[in-house]
Amino acid sequence: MYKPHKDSMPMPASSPAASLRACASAPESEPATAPAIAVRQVLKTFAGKHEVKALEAVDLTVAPHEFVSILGPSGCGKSTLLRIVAGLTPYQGGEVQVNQRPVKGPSPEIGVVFQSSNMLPWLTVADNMALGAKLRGLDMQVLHPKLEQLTETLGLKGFEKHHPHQLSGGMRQRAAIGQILALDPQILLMDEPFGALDALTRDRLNVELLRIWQTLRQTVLLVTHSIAEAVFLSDRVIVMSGRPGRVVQEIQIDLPRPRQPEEIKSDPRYGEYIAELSALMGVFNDRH
Ligand SMILES: Nc1ncnc2c1ncn2[C@@H]1O[C@H](COP(=O)(O)OP(=O)(O)OP(=O)(O)O)[C@@H](O)[C@H]1O
Repeated sequence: MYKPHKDSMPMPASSPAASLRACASAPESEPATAPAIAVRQVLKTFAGKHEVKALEAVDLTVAPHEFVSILGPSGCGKSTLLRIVAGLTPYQGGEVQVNQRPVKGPSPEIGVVFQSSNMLPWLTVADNMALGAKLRGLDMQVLHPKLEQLTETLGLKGFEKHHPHQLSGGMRQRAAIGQILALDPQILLMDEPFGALDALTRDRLNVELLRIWQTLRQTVLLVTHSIAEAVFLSDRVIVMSGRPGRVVQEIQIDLPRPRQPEEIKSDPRYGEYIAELSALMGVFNDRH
């Protein structure tokens, strides 16, 4: 059975919802362990001449080691929500906790990857990847082997001495992810990390991201526009309404792990999840 979020819109008539496992909203779906991320009734309005109500009573929890994606129409507040969880944007109402502590600003527990990499053009790939960790005063004896391992894992071996402009877009994003992983964050927040890349590169990087996550198992909250990406990567997909953004649906993705693209794409449930989410996104895009 499929349970909509408490504020959800009605399901489209064609929905194959019955085939999907339920994922109820809080408090029913409260994970047994304390959540790594808890967003409760968060409100966000951007003040100014043209005030924008971006988020309205957003509720969301992410369990430790869970991979959760957020889908929603353009402008519904996905990035704003991610920045609030990262402690980069203040909010007016509600509460945000990470590891059961209120978020009061950026924290070393949280790594954030944005759509365009933050690499400094005058530094090499190796120096860029080490930069954040060095600024944080991490011991080079520990950092060095970790960076070597990350360079290998991210397929950047042989490019350590290159500068960002000498890399492809996909390699730059991988290096940017390496920059964040070098800091060992427990929680990874990603805002369309592969959004600027072509579809093939994006698919390949998704497989790599999953491989890395299957080893490191951070808690991940990913903002994406790609339904296929969300289904392939996630344990759970959250759908937001148009602005002001609210969580309107949560779908548990019951596909086996580890996931390989060929196996997953031939699983009938994969197609059902895609159809379900496409129908939902159609509803909210139409009403946006
Ligand atoms: N700094 C800001 N000042 C004023 N308004 C803002 C600011 N940042 C975002 N907004 C507005 O808040 C709303 C939500 O923006 P946000 O970028 O979070 O949406 P989004 O869902 O991530 O969009 P997209 O999918 O297009 O990236 C938008 O209407 C946007 O114009």
